[in-house]
Amino acid sequence: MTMTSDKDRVVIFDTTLRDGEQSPGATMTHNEKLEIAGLLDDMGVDIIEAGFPIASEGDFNAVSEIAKNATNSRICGLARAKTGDIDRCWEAIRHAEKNRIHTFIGTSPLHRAIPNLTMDEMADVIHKSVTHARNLCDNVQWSPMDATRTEWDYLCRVIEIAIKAGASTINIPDTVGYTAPVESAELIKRLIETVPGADEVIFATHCHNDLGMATANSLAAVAGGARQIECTINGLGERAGNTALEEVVMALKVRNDIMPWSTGIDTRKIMHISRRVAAVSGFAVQFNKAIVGKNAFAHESGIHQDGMLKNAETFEIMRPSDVGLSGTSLPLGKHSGRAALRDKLQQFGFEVGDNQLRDVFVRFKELADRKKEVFDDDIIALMRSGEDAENDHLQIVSMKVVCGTGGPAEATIEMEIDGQDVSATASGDGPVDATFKAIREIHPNTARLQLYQVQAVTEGTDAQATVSVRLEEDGMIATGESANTDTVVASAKAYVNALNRLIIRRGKVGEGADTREISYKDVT
Ligand SMILES: CC(=O)SCCNC(=O)CCNC(=O)[C@H](O)C(C)(C)COP(=O)(O)OP(=O)(O)OC[C@H]1O[C@@H](n2cnc3c(N)ncnc32)[C@H](O)[C@@H]1OP(=O)(O)O
Ligand SMILES: CC(C)C(=O)C(=O)O
Ligand SMILES: [Mg+2]
Repeated sequence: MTMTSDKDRVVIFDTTLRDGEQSPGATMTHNEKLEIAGLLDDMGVDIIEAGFPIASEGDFNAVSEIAKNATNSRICGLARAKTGDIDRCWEAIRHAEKNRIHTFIGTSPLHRAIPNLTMDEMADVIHKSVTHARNLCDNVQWSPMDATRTEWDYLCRVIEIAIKAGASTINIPDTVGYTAPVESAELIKRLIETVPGADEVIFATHCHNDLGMATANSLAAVAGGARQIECTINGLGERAGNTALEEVVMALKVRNDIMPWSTGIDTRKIMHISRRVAAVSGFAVQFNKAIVGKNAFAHESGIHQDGMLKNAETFEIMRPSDVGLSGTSLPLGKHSGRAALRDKLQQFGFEVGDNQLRDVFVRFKELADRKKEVFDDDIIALMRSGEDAENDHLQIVSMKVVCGTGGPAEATIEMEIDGQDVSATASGDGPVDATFKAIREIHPNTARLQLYQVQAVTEGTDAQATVSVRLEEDGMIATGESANTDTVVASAKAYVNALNRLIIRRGKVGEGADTREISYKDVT
């Protein structure tokens, strides 16, 4: 068992409901905020920044209710360096068992210019606002907004004032995502070494992702001595977002050998909350997002899939179950190999020998070349459409169909009938009608089309269509089915499959065989 002391523990401060919600378009409803707060509380987040109570009646109500319902987490509200903001914030969070007022002001030259305050005047505002907050709440966090672009001497001076006024957490925001990891670590280290009273408080890091360095900067800050990371689920937040909670938490877990600090997060809850935040904020997670992206535990290429099937550690540094996923995904695509295909077929109950695997693999690659992603249903359709093809009396060799607004559709079909090539051209009312007519010219028959049904097996415009055709002739019924990314090709093959079944049926009737319905799928 490893013992963790306070200095090894990193406090996770989640601001999905405050900074995350500041993303344009990410506004959440009252109930959605309560739901997300409940999930954050349940997953072990130490502090939830639930909102900015002065901002609106809705924000105030949400923060108040979250404060009343919290069971484990400390509930924090944001306030400007204004008495009215701080009072309103306290009003909202006071009912929480554990609460915090977070007050801030922009300290860099650019931000001092906005309220047009001199350094001394701002120092006074900081002293008064933190003192006021501390008089209301015994847990106060102070942030010098745009700290990473604030003059060093002034930064030290205002932090000292905030500590003396009673702030117990000093947050160092990289408000515009400007800093780099070496600076981030150095800044925190030097502040702790320099500012009087710094060893009595916790230093926090609050990074934005404008240059894609938020996670690296946060972890560097921890290496420099910070013990609170401010972050959001999925990295939601202003502009390019905030540090992603799931990234820092998993980085500390996976690389604990070089970053020996722990968090209280139950990482198995990560996937669920990520999906809920994506759903309620309307901000979909990018496929290749670390930890929670759709592809974070997916492997398509053959060499990777083969490796994964032999030993998951070959291409995965964490287990999917660590973040709440049921398993790795090995989607099949044009880069996949035989090992993954065989594994997938076995999952569906198809036991194939080496020869059959070779044959299926060729057809699979043809399909994968035409499709972005080959889904499970595509594989099943592929297996079914390949069954018994070799013994068929009628086989399509090639086909060309012309259709559009300029006139009737025209189909030219070339078929092999018992080893002989025959072709025909026919026009019709649409591409499928023309195709079926051309096939009937090549193989005249009186079969009546009882059913023609098209179904998209998978999603997208490149989806495979499964076409089912049912023919009736002299009381005999035969069905055919085929899947293809080209609906007209699938239609032609399904029609020909049904005709082949009728031919078999005719032969069997001639031999006095049974007259039950025979379908393509029955003939194996
Ligand atoms: C980096 C960050 O994430 S900071 C947090 C940003 N989040 C938000 O702004 C979301 C919530 N904000 C709001 O709903 C509104 O901006 C409110 C209610 C806070 C204020 O609304 P308004 O009174 O209409 O002011 P407005 O938004 O136009 O401008 C901000 C005002 O706050 C002042 N201000 C900004 N930060 C601070 C601060 N930390 N302390 C004191 N005053 C501040 C500005 O100087 C400006 O003052 P002015 O009106 O006297 O010029
Ligand atoms: C309010 C502060 C902490 C902030 O969000 C920032 O500076 O980015
Ligand atoms: Mg921020």
